[in-house]
Amino acid sequence: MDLGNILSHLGSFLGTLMFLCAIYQKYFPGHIRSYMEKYSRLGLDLARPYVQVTFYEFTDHMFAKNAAYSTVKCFLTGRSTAQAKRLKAQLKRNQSLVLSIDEREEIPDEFHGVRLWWGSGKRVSKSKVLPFYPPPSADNKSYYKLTFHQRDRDVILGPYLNHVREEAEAIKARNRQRQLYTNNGSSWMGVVFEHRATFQTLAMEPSRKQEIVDDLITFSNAKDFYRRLGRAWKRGYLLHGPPGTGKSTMIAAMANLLGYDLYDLELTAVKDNTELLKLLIQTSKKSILVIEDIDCSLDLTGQRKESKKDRGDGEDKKGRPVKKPSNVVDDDKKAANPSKLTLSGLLNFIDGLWSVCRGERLIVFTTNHVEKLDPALIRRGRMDKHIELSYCRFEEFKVLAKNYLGIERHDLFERIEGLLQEKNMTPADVAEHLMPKTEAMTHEDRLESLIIALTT
Ligand SMILES: Nc1ncnc2c1ncn2[C@@H]1O[C@H](COP(=O)(O)OP(=O)(O)OP(=O)(O)O)[C@@H](O)[C@H]1O
Ligand SMILES: [Mg+2]
Repeated sequence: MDLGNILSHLGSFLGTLMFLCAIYQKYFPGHIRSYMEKYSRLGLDLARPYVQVTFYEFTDHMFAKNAAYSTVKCFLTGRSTAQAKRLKAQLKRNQSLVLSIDEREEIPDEFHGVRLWWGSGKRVSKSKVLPFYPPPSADNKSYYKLTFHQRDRDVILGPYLNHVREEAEAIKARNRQRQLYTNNGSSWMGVVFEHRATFQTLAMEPSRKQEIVDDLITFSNAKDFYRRLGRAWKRGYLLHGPPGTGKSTMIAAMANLLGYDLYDLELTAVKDNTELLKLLIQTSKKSILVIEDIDCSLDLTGQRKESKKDRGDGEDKKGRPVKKPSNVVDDDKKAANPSKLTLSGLLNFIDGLWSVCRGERLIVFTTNHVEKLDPALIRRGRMDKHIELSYCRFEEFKVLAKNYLGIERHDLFERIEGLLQEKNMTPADVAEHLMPKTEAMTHEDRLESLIIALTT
């Protein structure tokens, strides 16, 4: 068929179509027309029963980033590496490699028995864009597409999308660099938290350690349980034991296990109860609030004690330089201007007012002198779990030997086991002997050094 023939056929087809449209408009009354349109749409739906939801990278308003797109991206990251056959790789600023599904690749998902599919693509603009100013235009954007059967509409648009959002939030929290905050007046200052301690490297009797890990994981998964009981989603830990037995190390391991931020609250720098509350409100949803050496921070009568810092030592227990807090006053002025931070303020802070905060929170107190603390402060419900960290025995030693020497057995172990029963030595001291002092030092040398210390 030549071009002339094609054009003449097309012309007569269009002519017939226009004629039929005119008849339809003229002879079918409005209500019949709307019925016909409704049923023809139903017919189309039966032939094509799938619904699609598109999550574009940019919104139509001012080319702003679409938060829903990044949520889906985060949600799909883990799934795509496990399921997609075509992936694309990007190097993030922190040099980690991120894999995501490539364009036009599809990955299936299932939710409460409902099947659905995720795909990705890019709509490329045909309009000319200035080469030196290529803004993301409404026609030029990446997207994720969610496809599902229309009978599953309620499940997907409600509970499933909620599940996507929650899972994405959890993934973001896991991948995010954790922060360590300290308080400065009524605000927090944060730095990236890089402590590498984990429960694997923490020297502690294995069954006790496992019990603590289980307790923490159960807590972090117990959102519905706490909600059902109407209780604030918080748990208090009291870590007590002599200096150098791993209290601070355990807190770091807790943060690394759960992926929470750490807030190291220095009570001596808090002016009054109101300031304490302000600090609490600013903490993030998944956080561990730590009050170290609680016995040195607060007098049980309700007044803060004169701590080392107040005496102007210039450094704290860990040897860190301490700036004298602005609210610290000299002895003679103190009587006239007593501190307004009280024990009841702290107790309110821990339980009553805590419930104003959403999200899961741990509060951890540490002390070297548990017997000095007011029972009200550490009663169950406030400090739910009391953990004693003590001197290094053989079980703890084996973990340290693995950490520091990379060995699980040695001829000298038996001797060390006996000596550790007889002499109290903190894990910090044991670890010090296991550290290499010169490059030539062998495993034997380091174990011998520990034996000498235990026998003298
Ligand atoms: N149980 C432990 N497991 C592993 N390492 C430990 C343990 N206890 C102490 N250490 C080592 O000793 C060092 C000091 O421990 P850490 O700061 O945790 O003690 P602490 O109980 O918090 O002491 P303090 O009461 O003085 O604050 C740590 O850097 C760690 O290397
Ligand atoms: Mg400590």
